[in-house]
Amino acid sequence: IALLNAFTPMIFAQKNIAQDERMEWWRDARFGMFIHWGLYAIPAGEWEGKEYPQIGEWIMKNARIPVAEYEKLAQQFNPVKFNAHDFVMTAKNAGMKYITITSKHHDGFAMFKSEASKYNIVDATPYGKDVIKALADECHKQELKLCFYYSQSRDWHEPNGLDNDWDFPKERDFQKYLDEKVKPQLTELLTNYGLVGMIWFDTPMTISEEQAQSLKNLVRSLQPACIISGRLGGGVETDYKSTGDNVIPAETVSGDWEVPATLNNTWGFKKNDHNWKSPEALTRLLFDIAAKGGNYLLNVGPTAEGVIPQASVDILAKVGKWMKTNSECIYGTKASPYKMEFKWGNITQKPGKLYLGIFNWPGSDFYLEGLKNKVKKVYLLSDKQQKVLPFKEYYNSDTDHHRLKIDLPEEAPDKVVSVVVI
Ligand SMILES: C[C@@H]1O[C@@H](Oc2ccc([N+](=O)[O-])cc2)[C@@H](O)[C@H](O)[C@@H]1O
Repeated sequence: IALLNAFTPMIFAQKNIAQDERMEWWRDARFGMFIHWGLYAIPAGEWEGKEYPQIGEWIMKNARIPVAEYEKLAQQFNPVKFNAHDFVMTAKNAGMKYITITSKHHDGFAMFKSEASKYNIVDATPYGKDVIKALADECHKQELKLCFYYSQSRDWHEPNGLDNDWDFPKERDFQKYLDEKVKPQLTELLTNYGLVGMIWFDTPMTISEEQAQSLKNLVRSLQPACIISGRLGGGVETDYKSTGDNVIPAETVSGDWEVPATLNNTWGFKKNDHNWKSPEALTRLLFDIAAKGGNYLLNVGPTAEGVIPQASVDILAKVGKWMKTNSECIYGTKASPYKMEFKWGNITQKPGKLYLGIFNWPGSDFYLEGLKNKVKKVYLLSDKQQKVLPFKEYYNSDTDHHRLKIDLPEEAPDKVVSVVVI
């Protein structure tokens, strides 16, 4: 026992060291691109002339399309306009540092070359090329981390996969599906495309702890530095937590977590969904999520031709314009020391610096309560000359209360998020 206790801290410490190393790029990144792309981009929300209001990538289930019918989409899938450079530049220009693409979603179709299942983009489509390979090469060239979304439980194409109850009887040999499709495909993804930043498992459903642990062990054994995201299931601990879709926590959440979010109301492309969020709202969400300690994984849904909808590109470019000036208050920052947001905005921090992200510019005297640290300088992040903003510190010894007063310029330096650095 004494011996064990002697070692436990080191083992735990060992795990931690490895964990911090594994998470370093991800914690610094704060902002990533999610890509939901697959056969579902062809029906684009409609089937046999009927429009389905739900998220586009679920059309096979929502329209209860038999496998025999849905498979035919592969014979039509020919994204000739696909250009990995455009995808990566759209992410990079937005200030995103990692890309997470659907290597296989719930419909079971693999967007990469797979020996484990002929139901893949190389063997089953007229296009015949491995888009994941093209993206991997471009990401490595552009130093963006490439990550793979993989639906480990739901697979509507496989009789032993879960959740297709319109083609297949209830009885499933789920372990057989894991052994014959999931594990071989994860091995292909973690062997054939160079360094993989992260595996984004999704919708665990009824996977057991043992089965989930076996998938975690497989990823760890093939690429120890590869991060495993929140929805593995089986109660098995992963490297960070995923909030529900588009769910923004009300206040700071400790630990590593990420918000997966849509630009409109679907992940997979839908031709009639033009309900786009504004770049202003998205920029404020990016800052607010960072101020609460989280990452933001913002989605695009390319068309069947292989193009990211222009509206998405334009919105992300505007977020990128703000990031070009202000990314210092996002990358590598920690959550606000105040644990709650303010009516005017929120705060991110780095050692010795606070970044006040002001959404509602007060345009005159601005007060920050409770900051005990002695203030050395206050300036606007957008001001490259870092001209000092007048400030005054007050201390009430009776209440041991600190108050900082900053004389802000009348005009907001930025109409989206103006950042004041203390
Ligand atoms: C990113 C999305 O993830 C899942 O949908 C979910 C899964 C879990 C929750 N959840 O835990 O709240 C919400 C939506 C998928 O079903 C969906 O198609 C998309 O890929």
